[in-house]
Amino acid sequence: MTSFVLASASPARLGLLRAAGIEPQVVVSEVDEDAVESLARQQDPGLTPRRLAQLLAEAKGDAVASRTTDERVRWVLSCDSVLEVDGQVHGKPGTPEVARERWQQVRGRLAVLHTGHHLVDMRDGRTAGGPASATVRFASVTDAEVEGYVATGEPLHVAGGFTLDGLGAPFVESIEGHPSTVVGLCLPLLRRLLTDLGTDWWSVAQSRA
Ligand SMILES: Nc1nc2c(ncn2[C@@H]2O[C@H](COP(=O)(O)OP(=O)(O)OP(=O)(O)O)[C@@H](O)[C@H]2O)c(=O)[nH]1
Repeated sequence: MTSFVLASASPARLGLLRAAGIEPQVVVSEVDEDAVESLARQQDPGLTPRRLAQLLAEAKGDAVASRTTDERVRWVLSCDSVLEVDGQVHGKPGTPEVARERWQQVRGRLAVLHTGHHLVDMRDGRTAGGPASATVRFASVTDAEVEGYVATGEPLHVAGGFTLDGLGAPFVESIEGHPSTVVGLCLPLLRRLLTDLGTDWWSVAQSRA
């Protein structure tokens, strides 16, 4: 029986896979993302947000794959999402103050949500991966709307401080790209990664953990 590991704590990523017919086992990587980012910036001062998302996805996936001993596991998938605003990386705000600041910066503007992906075939160690990006047009929200959204607490724990499929939805005017990329796991890219590794989507989507 081939099984699928999602190396992510993200409930949104889990929901995307389940809705698409994959029931993964969740194994959180516990990778120190700040440490990975600072090392990457030392090695590459010009590190782009898109490249950072990919590096973080690879670090998480490799950490989980290296400690996966269950022979039944065939696939380990990891992801990482960041919002790029004026060339800067916006991860999870973490506090109401940062979430407020971020919204005052992005309202009425465009920004790009990058999600990195890393897929490991545990049978032979081959990997496939890459980033997917989506341009997000934010609504010109009022201060009161920002306060109301920050007060929900939702923006604090999601990349870029917004959700496309949650309480933040009314404040995103439109996106260019696949919605699943914004939510945190680009499903058409996952299909292509599986294909690159010689596997048909429905052989995986029918697998059950
Ligand atoms: N539901 C939802 N979640 C979003 C959206 N945009 C970003 N996120 C979430 O924001 C989080 C981005 O942080 P990450 O570091 O990539 O992932 P994480 O949640 O910390 O989990 P790990 O993969 O274990 O690091 C992920 O959980 C994304 O699913 C969105 O539009 N909708």
